[in-house]
Amino acid sequence: MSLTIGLTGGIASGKSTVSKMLTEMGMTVIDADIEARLAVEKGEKAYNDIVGYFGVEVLDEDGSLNREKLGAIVFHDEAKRMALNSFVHPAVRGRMHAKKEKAEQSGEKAIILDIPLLIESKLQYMADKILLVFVDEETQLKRLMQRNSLSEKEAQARINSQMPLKDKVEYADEVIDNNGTIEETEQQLKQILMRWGI
Ligand SMILES: CC(C)(COP(=O)(O)OP(=O)(O)OC[C@H]1O[C@@H](n2cnc3c(N)ncnc32)[C@H](O)[C@@H]1O)[C@@H](O)C(=O)NCCC(=O)NCCS
Ligand SMILES: Nc1ncnc2c1ncn2[C@@H]1O[C@H](COP(=O)(O)OP(=O)(O)OP(=O)(O)O)[C@@H](O)[C@H]1O
Repeated sequence: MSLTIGLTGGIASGKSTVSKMLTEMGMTVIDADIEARLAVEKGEKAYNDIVGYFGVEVLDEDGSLNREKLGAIVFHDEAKRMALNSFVHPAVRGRMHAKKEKAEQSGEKAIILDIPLLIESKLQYMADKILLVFVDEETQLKRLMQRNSLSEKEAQARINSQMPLKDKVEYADEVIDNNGTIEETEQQLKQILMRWGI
């Protein structure tokens, strides 16, 4: 039987950094952000729902979704973010379930579900173990501003749209402190996997 690990954290807390390590160890990672991008491709149901609700203003000239414009709206407006979530999340869950089943059938020892909003969306039932990638607020803000070239105000709005990381700790089976170096993070990851017998 496969062990399903729900990898979560907050925006720019280091989930992709950890999931890259897990991929390099040969594990299957199913990434909610990637599935969410596929779910809003032109012609998909979620795409049509988004255009119906937000209008053509959130599209580029070729008809594809302009993520920057949509982000600028939804990270400043909770009602609109909830509407977007209601269009996209069912499709993401469906896609992730299908991929997870396929990985289980092929006898994978561990399957990683990388889901930023795992706890906000109450998706704990999808995983056997929850692994939280934690950073303090100052580091999170600094890394997010740097990675996405965002102003402090924009970066803070994105952080505020999620449950504070410190409140997610109680839901986790294990926590990686990613305030330090990448090497320190990798060491913590290896120890956790060892404790889980992987
Ligand atoms: C708003 C959008 C267009 C912004 O796109 P952009 O390319 O700038 O960001 P990207 O998709 O790479 O997401 C980066 C991070 O933002 C955070 N984030 C994304 N969507 C949300 C949301 N609805 N609520 C809170 N945080 C979010 C996550 O931590 C995510 O890892 C896009 O994030 C989106 O369509 N979001 C809705 C779907 C969603 O919830 N995705 C998250 C995982 S299912
Ligand atoms: N231990 C670390 N030391 C220095 N920089 C780091 C460390 N961990 C991650 N980073 C950097 O911080 C940024 C955020 O990390 P990463 O992209 O892994 O986060 P994430 O949780 O996957 O973010 P998101 O869900 O928003 O895509 C990246 O630019 C990454 O290179």
